[in-house]
Amino acid sequence: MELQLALDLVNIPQAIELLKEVEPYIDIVEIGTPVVINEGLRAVKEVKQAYPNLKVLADLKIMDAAGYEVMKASEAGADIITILGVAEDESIKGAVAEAKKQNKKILVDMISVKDIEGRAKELDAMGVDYICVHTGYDLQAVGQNSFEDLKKIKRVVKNAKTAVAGGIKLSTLPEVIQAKPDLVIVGGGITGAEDMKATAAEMQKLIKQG
Ligand SMILES: O=C([C@H](O)CO)[C@H](O)[C@H](O)COP(=O)(O)O
Repeated sequence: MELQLALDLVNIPQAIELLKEVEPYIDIVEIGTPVVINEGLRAVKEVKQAYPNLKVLADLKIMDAAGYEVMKASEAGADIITILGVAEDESIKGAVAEAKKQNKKILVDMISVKDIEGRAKELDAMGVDYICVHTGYDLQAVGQNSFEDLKKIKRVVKNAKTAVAGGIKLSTLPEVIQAKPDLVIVGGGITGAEDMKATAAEMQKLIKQG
């Protein structure tokens, strides 16, 4: 099980500074969609240059022109690139093909997918690397989470790694770990903590214990 830190509400210098504190405790750093919107793929490039040994995920949430966008994120130094599960199969296949060419990985974000199990089976058969259940900020605000959806994909996904994201905190991490995802994604649960370093360290400890 791995820990991914999502950076959503920072600029590039803030991201690089913040990582000085928590880099030892995480496996992957996510350059979040808001950061990509504000700073472009330059954010991926500069974070990768600053932390060459850390895996970098570019949260592009691709919906179309998938092969091209995967190529550009790969050129910027991303190791993992996200596409939406609601995208057309052609887009998913295009993303997977380009990622294989570039020796990168594709994570599918299941945000807004209605038939979680059915779509997860289809995506698994298309050769994606990760399938991630995700409650975005707007549904977190009305009290939702993805813990039940995680159990659903764990039942049907045979090849891809499973991941979970959306409002996970230190207090809810044990429940997430029980479902045994391959990847746990945490943003505000670390960046909003009073002591980021101690929180990331504790999360890493719990995750390593499994
Ligand atoms: O993907 C995300 C969201 O849609 C904003 O871009 C977040 O990175 C993801 O939800 C993880 O962040 P937290 O919910 O703060 O843990």
